[in-house]
Amino acid sequence: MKLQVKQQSLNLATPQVMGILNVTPDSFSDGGRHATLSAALSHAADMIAAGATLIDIGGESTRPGAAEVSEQEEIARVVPVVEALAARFDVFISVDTSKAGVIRDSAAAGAHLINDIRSLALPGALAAARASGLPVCLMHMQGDGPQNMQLDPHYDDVVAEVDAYFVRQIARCEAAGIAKNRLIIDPGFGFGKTLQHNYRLLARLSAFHHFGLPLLVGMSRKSMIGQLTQAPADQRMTGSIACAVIAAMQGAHIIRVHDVRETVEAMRIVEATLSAKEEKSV
Ligand SMILES: Nc1nc2[nH]c(SCC(=O)O)nc2c(=O)[nH]1
Repeated sequence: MKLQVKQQSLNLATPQVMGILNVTPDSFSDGGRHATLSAALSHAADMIAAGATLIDIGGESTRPGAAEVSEQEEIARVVPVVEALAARFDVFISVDTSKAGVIRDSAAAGAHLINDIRSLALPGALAAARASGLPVCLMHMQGDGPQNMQLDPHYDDVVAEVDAYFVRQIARCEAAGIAKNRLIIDPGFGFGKTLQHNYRLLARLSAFHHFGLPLLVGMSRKSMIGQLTQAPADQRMTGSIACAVIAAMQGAHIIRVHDVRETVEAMRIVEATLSAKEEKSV
């Protein structure tokens, strides 16, 4: 399975590590835009050197209850970083956004992937994604955003309901002229799920392979780890690596993480194990 966009190609036969690059003001020192841009580039360079083959740039915090960001502000945060990364690195540039204008301007600036936690639900996003020609990651979320998704998540069968969501969203994209082979799917760990829902999805992740689409997962440093280890967000690397290994052993193609070097090393172990599993008996 491959992802081919502009001059970039991603071989998904082995699990790829996507480095998280938050460009929200609270992510870096309050030294303003220049400090943020140079800090962002430095962090991206470190993640690429550590083996990340995708960088996911996010200009809007999606923590539960996070404040809204205007489209213009999000563009001002994200687009300069897309341009700078595209000019400097051979890396898949993903933009974590839901807004049509950010999709449009990021694509024009050199982005390779639209990563939308709202699955192109906002006004104009579907048309902007189609016009961009870029691959799109569709992510499941119960509720219509961080402000209410964790109020009282409830499912009769979380795997079946997430699967049905993908069926609907894939059909919606195809009807809008976005071919199925441009789509990536993601169960949205932590987005309108209880601890039990998150681990049910992780335990049965391979159920989503029937779509024949790349599977992206993001569990890094999330509360599904903290609730088990009682560790604060910046001390959840071990749990994050465990989640990445469990997902990759079930065939997840793209792992979205903060701790790139450690996750890349863990993926080497997964690759060796999965290929040994396929080889004729030795
Ligand atoms: N595709 C995708 N995009 C994401 N953006 C965030 S932001 C919240 C955080 O990193 O804690 N999570 C995800 C995820 O799980 N999947």
